[in-house]
Amino acid sequence: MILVVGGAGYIGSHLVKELVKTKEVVVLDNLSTGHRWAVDNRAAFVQGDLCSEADLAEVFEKYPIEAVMHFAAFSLVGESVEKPQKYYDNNVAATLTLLRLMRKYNVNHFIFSSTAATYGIPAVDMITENTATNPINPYGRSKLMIEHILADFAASYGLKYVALRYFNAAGAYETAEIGEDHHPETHLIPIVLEHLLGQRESISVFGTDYETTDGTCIRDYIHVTDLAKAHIAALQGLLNGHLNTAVYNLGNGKGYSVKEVIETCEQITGRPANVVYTGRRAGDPAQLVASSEKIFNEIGWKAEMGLQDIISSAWKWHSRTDIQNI
Ligand SMILES: NC(=O)c1ccc[n+]([C@@H]2O[C@H](COP(=O)([O-])OP(=O)(O)OC[C@H]3O[C@@H](n4cnc5c(N)ncnc54)[C@H](O)[C@@H]3O)[C@@H](O)[C@H]2O)c1
Ligand SMILES: O=c1ccn([C@@H]2O[C@H](COP(=O)(O)OP(=O)(O)O[C@H]3O[C@H](CO)[C@H](O)[C@H](O)[C@H]3O)[C@@H](O)[C@H]2O)c(=O)[nH]1
Repeated sequence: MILVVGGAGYIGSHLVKELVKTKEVVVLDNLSTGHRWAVDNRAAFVQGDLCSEADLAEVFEKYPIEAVMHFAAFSLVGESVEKPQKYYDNNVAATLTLLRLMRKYNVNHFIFSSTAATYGIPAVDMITENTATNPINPYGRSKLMIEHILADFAASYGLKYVALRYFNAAGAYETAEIGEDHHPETHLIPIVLEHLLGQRESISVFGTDYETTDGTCIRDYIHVTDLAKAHIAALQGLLNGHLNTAVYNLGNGKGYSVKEVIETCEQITGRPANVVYTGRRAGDPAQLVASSEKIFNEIGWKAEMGLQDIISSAWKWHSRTDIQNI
């Protein structure tokens, strides 16, 4: 049985939908940002908190857990600057509690949701796992701290783990049963689509003076189902002994500017956007594009979906008329 912590959240719920096809799954989530409806009903669900040893012990006592996939975190960069305590408590201290309980119950396989934010403002156009990590905010630092802790636990306790550094997760499940539903929403693609649905008056483009082709920031967008498949490949690698410890980037290897994303949304939906150009958002690197060659070479995963697929699937999800009531 696989324990998915944070499995009611955006990325975790998409992973669960794939994972239940081949594994028994239990989700632990406190529903602070996730949704009970997003958890596939083939998975067991425990409403509980990662910070609580008692909640974790209940799960480890009740279910024969062979691996843990850990998605639970706070992940708003701006908020992490204002409230670092909240971020270090939930992203670092609570993860240490989870790792302690895993040791107590002899669970030795771990998959961790890390982030491109561990790189900070990279000096290269194409980021590999060897690019220096230099996070520029508490959120990125909280994730890198856990990566260091995992390496120490692997060396001293034999923990087997994979840390997956996602670039910009986007898109929705192919049937539109689940999709991105953050409150507040801060991510570009859902914001643009909500605007095109008439739910926002305009879209702000944060900065037009970056040293990029059109002056707006470039990001590497990765479909959430591709992310889910990478987790499953990593899990198989850990469980069959092919992998011991690994850190992988997860991206498409292709960058799109904010303007290009908005144009693609306009093309796919056939609707014009009302765009307002504003100043830079603090802490945004000009360009973040991943090389994901390492994971392809080692376990054969690569992204299958591009920006069109991402936006089309997200549009199908956001255009559901009943979405406000679920
Ligand atoms: N969305 C992205 O673009 C992106 C990019 C890189 C990394 N990540 C990382 O991926 C992971 C998932 O991101 P997401 O966008 O799905 O976020 P999300 O907020 O939708 O999901 C997080 C889930 O964890 C749960 N949770 C949080 N704290 C908890 C606690 N103490 N106990 C129990 N449950 C708790 C929330 O209720 C939620 O269901 C996070 O670790 C995030 O840092 C996300
Ligand atoms: O209304 C908006 C929202 C975003 N942007 C721009 O669009 C780009 C993408 O922004 P997102 O907020 O969608 O994503 P980020 O690149 O800031 O961050 C995401 O990816 C990071 C890693 O790359 C971290 O993991 C982080 O948690 C995750 O939210 C950025 O240049 C941002 O300035 C706008 O112009 N207007």
